[in-house]
Amino acid sequence: MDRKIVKELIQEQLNAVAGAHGFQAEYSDFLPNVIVINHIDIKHEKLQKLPSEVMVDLDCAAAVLRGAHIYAPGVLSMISGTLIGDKVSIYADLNRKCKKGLLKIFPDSRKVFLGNGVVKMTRSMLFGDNLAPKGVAVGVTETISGCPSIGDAFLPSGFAMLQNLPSIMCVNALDPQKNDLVLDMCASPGNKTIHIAALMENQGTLIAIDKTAGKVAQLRKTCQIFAAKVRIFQADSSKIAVEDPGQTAANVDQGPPFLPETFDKILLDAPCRVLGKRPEFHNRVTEKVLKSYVPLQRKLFTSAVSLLKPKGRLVYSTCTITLAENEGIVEWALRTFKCLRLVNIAQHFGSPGWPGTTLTEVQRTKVQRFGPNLDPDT
Ligand SMILES: C[S@@+](CC[C@H](N)C(=O)[O-])C[C@H]1O[C@@H](n2cnc3c(N)ncnc32)[C@H](O)[C@@H]1O
Repeated sequence: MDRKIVKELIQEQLNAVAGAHGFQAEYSDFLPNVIVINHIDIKHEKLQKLPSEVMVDLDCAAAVLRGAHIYAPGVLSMISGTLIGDKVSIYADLNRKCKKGLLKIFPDSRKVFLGNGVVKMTRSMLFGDNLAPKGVAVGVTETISGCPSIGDAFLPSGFAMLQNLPSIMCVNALDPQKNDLVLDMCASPGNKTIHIAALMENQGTLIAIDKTAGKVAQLRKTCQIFAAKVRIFQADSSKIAVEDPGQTAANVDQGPPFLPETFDKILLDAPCRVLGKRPEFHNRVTEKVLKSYVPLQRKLFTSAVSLLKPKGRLVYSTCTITLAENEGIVEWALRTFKCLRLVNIAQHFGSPGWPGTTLTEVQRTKVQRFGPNLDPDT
């Protein structure tokens, strides 16, 4: 499908969900295959707070900030007499103190204003006895995050994919070429795999691996939808390199184990705790769980280094914000594998790496960090 048609279809969808604001689909000046949907820079104080309110629970609140409407189970309170079509302000119950079914303004100074919306269900539909209400209770029209409501069905299937800028940058940094032999070590659901296949113009050899059967099935589905030429295997990528020097390996096309120095390009989009990718009001992650990712990331990295050809390119990425899983891994890798060299990527949209490891200031400018952009000391 032509890029212009894809853009027009996206714009139609945006017009349908835009609410009070017009969102625009635009071509990117810097990224040739990308159509950009900019969020609207709504300053918190500029959104008008309305006299009527609904309180929502924290999961619902996080979804609202990602562009969702408010579904009935997430509503905690609605002022008595509110009618369908009334405009209301939406607040998150940060302290978890709002009683379900409250019928007046919730007097809590820590409730968080999320935006405004239009009521679609009344109190009696939401809080009546023995009800298990479903469906949209409040249609969200504007939020402090400025995100439109876009879901899986938003894009023409098989022709475009929702991706955030950091994900796009990972694959651009990998720079896969038509005739490369490329490995995507932690590939499911396959968003970056598809992007790699597109840049390779479905030529060369692209191997994509994930650890569990369910994830591999998801990966296969994505690749089928996009008709991407990818060899998919279920394996633990920390164990896919041939270790015994006497051991042989089958042809790469047959899957792991692979001989050392096999691949031109390797993407290690590592499993991580996913902190900072989405708005969250609460997180119950323990320190123990948080620390458990680094050993796995190191094992995967070790495998990647072994499989990379001399002068090959390895991109390491996560979708989390901790120092240990990002700059910490890069620092460890440079210390451990003397064959590695940190290189500059032509396109820089991220901010430099945080201080706090032994990475030098120059090295920190070679890695890219995407939001929160401030270094932790400021
Ligand atoms: C961050 S996600 C990958 C997202 C994917 N690259 C994309 O862009 O769609 C990490 C993936 O690593 C997989 N994974 C975790 N441990 C693994 C291992 N030891 N070997 C291979 N895959 C693993 C998980 O199942 C998960 O699908």
